[in-house]
Amino acid sequence: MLKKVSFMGAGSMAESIIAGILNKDFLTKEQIFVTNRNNQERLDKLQESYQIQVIKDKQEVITDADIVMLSMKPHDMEAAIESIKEHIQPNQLIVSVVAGVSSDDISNLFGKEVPVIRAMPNTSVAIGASATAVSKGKHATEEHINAVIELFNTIGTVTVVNEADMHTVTGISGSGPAYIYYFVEAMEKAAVDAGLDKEVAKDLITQTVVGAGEMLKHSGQTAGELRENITSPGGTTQSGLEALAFNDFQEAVIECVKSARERSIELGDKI
Ligand SMILES: NC(=O)C1=CN([C@@H]2O[C@H](COP(=O)(O)OP(=O)(O)OC[C@H]3O[C@@H](n4cnc5c(N)ncnc54)[C@H](O)[C@@H]3O)[C@@H](O)[C@H]2O)C=CC1
Ligand SMILES: O=C(O)[C@@H]1CCC=N1
Repeated sequence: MLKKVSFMGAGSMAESIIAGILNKDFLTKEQIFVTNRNNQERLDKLQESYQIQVIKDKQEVITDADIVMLSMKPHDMEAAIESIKEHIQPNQLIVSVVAGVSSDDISNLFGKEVPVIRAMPNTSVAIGASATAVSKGKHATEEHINAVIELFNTIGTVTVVNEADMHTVTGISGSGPAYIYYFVEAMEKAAVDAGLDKEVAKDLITQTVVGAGEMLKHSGQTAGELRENITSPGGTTQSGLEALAFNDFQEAVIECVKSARERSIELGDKI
C-alpha cells in the first residue's frame, strides 16, 4: 500500500501522471509530493490545479516516500540525483520515466544498489489511457515491479518488457502520440485547404482516429486486414493510399521510429 509518492520534476509528464492518478483516486492529493529544479511559479500552478503537496526542499520531498519518481529530462538527471542521493533509504523505490537512461546508470548515479524500475508512459496517462511499458532493474524485486504495475494500471495499460527493449518502446509508444497528432494536423490542413470548416474537420478526424483505435483494439483483425476492408478496388482509399506510398509514407514512419529509438540510445549514452 503506497503512502507517499514523490515526483522529482514537475513538467508535462509529471503533471499528466498526477492528473491521471488523482482522477482515478489511486492516491489522494495529500499523498503526492512534487518538486522541480527552481520554478516556484510552476509549483504554485500545480498546487492550485491539483492541491498536491508542492515543496521546494528536495530532501523534504523524498523523505519517507515509498516511490521517488524521476521525471526530469535526461540531461538534468545527474544534478537531480546528486541533490537527493545522500537521503535515499534502502526501502525506497526509484521509478524513472526518463527516456534512454538505464537502471544501472541510475543506480550508479545514486552510488548505491537502489531498486530501480523504469516506466515509459505517454501523455495519455492524463485521461487514463496510456500505453505504459515497465522494466525491472537488477536491484528491484517482483514486489517493486508489481507496485509500479498497479500504479500505471490505473491510468492505462501496462506491459512488462526487457530493459533492452525500452529504447524501441520509447520510439513507438512514448513518443507515439506525437506522431498521431502530427498526422492529424496534416489531415486537418488538407481538409481546411479543401474548404471544410476547421471545427468540422477536427471533429470528423478525431472520431476517425478514436474509431480506428477502437477497431484495432476490439475487432480481432490486424491493421492490414482493417485497411484492406476499407480499400475498394479503384476507389478513394486506394487512391489516397497510393499517394501515401508514392510519397514514401511507410519509409518515413520506419525512419521516424528508428530515429527516435537511436535518440533514446544517445540520451542514455550521455550519462
Ligand atoms: N513528455 C512526454 O510525453 C514523455 C516524457 N517522458 C520523460 O519524462 C521526462 C520529463 O519530461 P517532460 O515532463 O516532458 O519534461 P519537462 O521539461 O516538461 O519537465 C522537466 C521537469 O524536471 C525538472 N527538473 C530539472 N532539473 C531538476 C532537478 N535537478 N531536480 C528536480 N527537478 C528538476 C524541471 O524543473 C521540470 O519541472 C523526460 O525524461 C522524458 O524523457 C517519458 C514519456 C513521455
Ligand atoms: O521526447 C522525449 O524525449 C520524451 C520521451 C518519450 C516522449 N517524450
